[in-house]
Amino acid sequence: MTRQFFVGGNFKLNPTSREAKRELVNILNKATLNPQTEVVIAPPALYLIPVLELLRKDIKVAAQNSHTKNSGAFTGEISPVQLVDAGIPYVILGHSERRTLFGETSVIVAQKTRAALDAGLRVILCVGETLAEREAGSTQKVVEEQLRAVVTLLSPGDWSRIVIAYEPVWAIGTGKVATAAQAQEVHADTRKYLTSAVSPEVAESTRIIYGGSVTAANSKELATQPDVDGFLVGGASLKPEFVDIINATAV
Ligand SMILES: O=C[C@H](O)COP(=O)(O)O
Repeated sequence: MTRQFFVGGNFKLNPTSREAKRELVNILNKATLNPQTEVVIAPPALYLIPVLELLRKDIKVAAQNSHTKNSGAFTGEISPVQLVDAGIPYVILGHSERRTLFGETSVIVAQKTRAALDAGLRVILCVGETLAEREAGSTQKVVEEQLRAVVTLLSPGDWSRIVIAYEPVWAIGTGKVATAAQAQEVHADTRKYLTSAVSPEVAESTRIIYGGSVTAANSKELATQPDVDGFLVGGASLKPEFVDIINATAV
């Protein structure tokens, strides 16, 4: 089975003006992109709808977070059904910044994932270890614990709407990218985990993408790894080089 290459751009809390947002969209609108690659960008919530309206239709839009509930007294939250109603097909959940800065546990991430799928969204589910956890030899244990919470709330059929993003925390925004071998090892082990925890079919078909200091310069080598099915790009998604990352698999 061939898994479609997937490149996500996570703008995080950037940019800070409507004009700058329009420029980022224009770069993508003008670019020649590999049509074999699925491309999704995740602007801040306030820009989701304008980006959806301005952006070429072969690029999809993702929210960076959504709540466990669809409506009610939850000040400041965005609900999965609201995203679907606005025409947003994807949401990023479990990003390490949400886990560490906003106290989201694996259980909360799993509940958000369940709610997002129930509303009809697709989920980019982020997992990854800290430097201390890697140095302690616990990388796979940590990644599996983060995934296990989700596995228990999903049925096999749900996995066609999940993309797993392996993002080692030590590589996010640090310029310290995982080597191609390091990424491949975790991706392969994660696929092995999915084989036993869910099914061989789900393990084979689920895309596992890498995130953490991906640039145009390092993306080509990472993309050659058999279990690296794409990227979730932070900083470089705000620069013209994002186009080269999208085209990393082009020959
Ligand atoms: O979601 C994206 C990741 O946090 C990677 O961010 P970065 O490319 O700036 O390291």
